[in-house]
Amino acid sequence: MSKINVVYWSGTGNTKAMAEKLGEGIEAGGKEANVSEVYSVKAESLKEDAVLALGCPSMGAEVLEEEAMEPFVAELEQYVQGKKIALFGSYGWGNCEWMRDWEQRLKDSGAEIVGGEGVTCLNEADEDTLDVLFELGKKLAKA
Ligand SMILES: Cc1cc2nc3c(=O)[nH]c(=O)nc-3n(C[C@H](O)[C@H](O)[C@H](O)COP(=O)(O)O)c2cc1C
Repeated sequence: MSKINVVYWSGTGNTKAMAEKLGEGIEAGGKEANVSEVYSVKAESLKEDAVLALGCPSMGAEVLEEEAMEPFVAELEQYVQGKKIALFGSYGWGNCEWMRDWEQRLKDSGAEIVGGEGVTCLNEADEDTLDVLFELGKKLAKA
C-alpha cells in the first residue's frame, strides 16, 4: 500500500481538522495517509511523491503562514512539475485570495490541482466541507 503525504500548518486547529478528514478519505480510498505538521517534513522528502496534499489557512494579509509554510512551499516548488496536489485551508474573513494565489503558483510550477481548486472553509469546517474533503481524499487515493 503506497502512502500519500498530507502536510499542513494550523494555528488554531481548523486546518488540522481538514487535514485529518482528508487523511480519512485517503484511507477509505485504499491508500495509507501520512498526515504531518509542516515542521516535521522536509520539502525534499516529497520529491518522488506523484500525489500529495498541502493545507494552510489564510494568514498575514491573504498569504500562507510565513514562518514555516511559506518557505516549505517555496522549496517544494522546484519539485512539483507533474505532481497531482490537493490544496485546502481555513480562512476568517477574506475572499480566498490566498488560495487562488497558491493554486496559480503551483500550476505555474507545473502541478495539477486535484479537483481543480483548493478546498476552503470559513473558520471551522462544517459537515459539508468535511464531506468534500473525505471525497477528495478518496479521489487522491485513486489519482
Ligand atoms: C495573524 C492572522 C492573520 C490572518 N489573516 C487572514 C487573512 O488575511 N484572511 C482571512 O480570510 N483570514 C485570516 N486569518 C484568519 C484565519 O485564516 C482563520 O482564523 C483560520 O480559521 C485559522 O485556521 P487554523 O485554525 O488552521 O489556524 C488570519 C488569522 C491570523 C491569526
